[in-house]
Amino acid sequence: MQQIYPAPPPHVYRYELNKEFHFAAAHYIPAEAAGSCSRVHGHTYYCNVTVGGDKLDDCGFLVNFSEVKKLVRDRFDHRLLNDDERFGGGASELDPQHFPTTEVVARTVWELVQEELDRRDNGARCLQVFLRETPSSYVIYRPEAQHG
Ligand SMILES: Nc1nc2c(c(=O)[nH]1)N=C([C@H](O)[C@H](O)COP(=O)(O)OP(=O)(O)OP(=O)(O)O)CN2
Ligand SMILES: [Zn+2]
Repeated sequence: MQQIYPAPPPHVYRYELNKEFHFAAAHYIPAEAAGSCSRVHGHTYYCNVTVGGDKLDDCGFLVNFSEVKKLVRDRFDHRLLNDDERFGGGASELDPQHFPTTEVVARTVWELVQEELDRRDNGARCLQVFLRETPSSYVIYRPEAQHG
C-alpha cells in the first residue's frame, strides 16, 4: 500500500529516513469490552518507521532500511502477537498497557527500533511509527520529546 504519511514533529536532524513494510499477524484483545476483537483474528499491518539523525555509518546509512524491516517482520510476521513477551507472552493476568492493540503494537515497534538504534553509535532516533491495522484504522506513536 502506498500512501502519504503524516510528518513527524519538527526536528533539526539533517537526515530523515522512512521505511514502509507490512506484516501479517493474528491477535486478540483479552478484554470482554473489546467485543469481537476479543476473539482471535488477523490483520495485514502496514507500518512506516521514521528515523532521524545527523551521522551516517560506514555504509553511508543512517540505518539500513532492510534492518529496520527485518527487526519487526522477523519478530511478528505470521505470529500470534499475544504470544510475544512484549504483549505478555500469553499470560492470563495482563496489564492493558501490554494488550496488542494498535496503540501498543505501534509503541512496541518504536521500542524495538529505538533499542536497536541505541546499540549503534551514530545517535539516530526513531521519530515516529505509523501503524495501519485495517483500511480505516491506524495509530501514530511518537516518543516524548527528549530534554536536556
Ligand atoms: N483504539 C483502538 N480501537 C480498536 C482497536 C485498537 O487496536 N485500538 N482494535 C479493534 C479491532 O481489533 C479491529 O481489528 C479493528 O477495528 P475497526 O477499525 O473497528 O475495524 P473495521 O474494519 O470493522 O472498521 P470499519 O471502518 O467500521 O469497517 C477495534 N477497536
Ligand atoms: Zn484486530
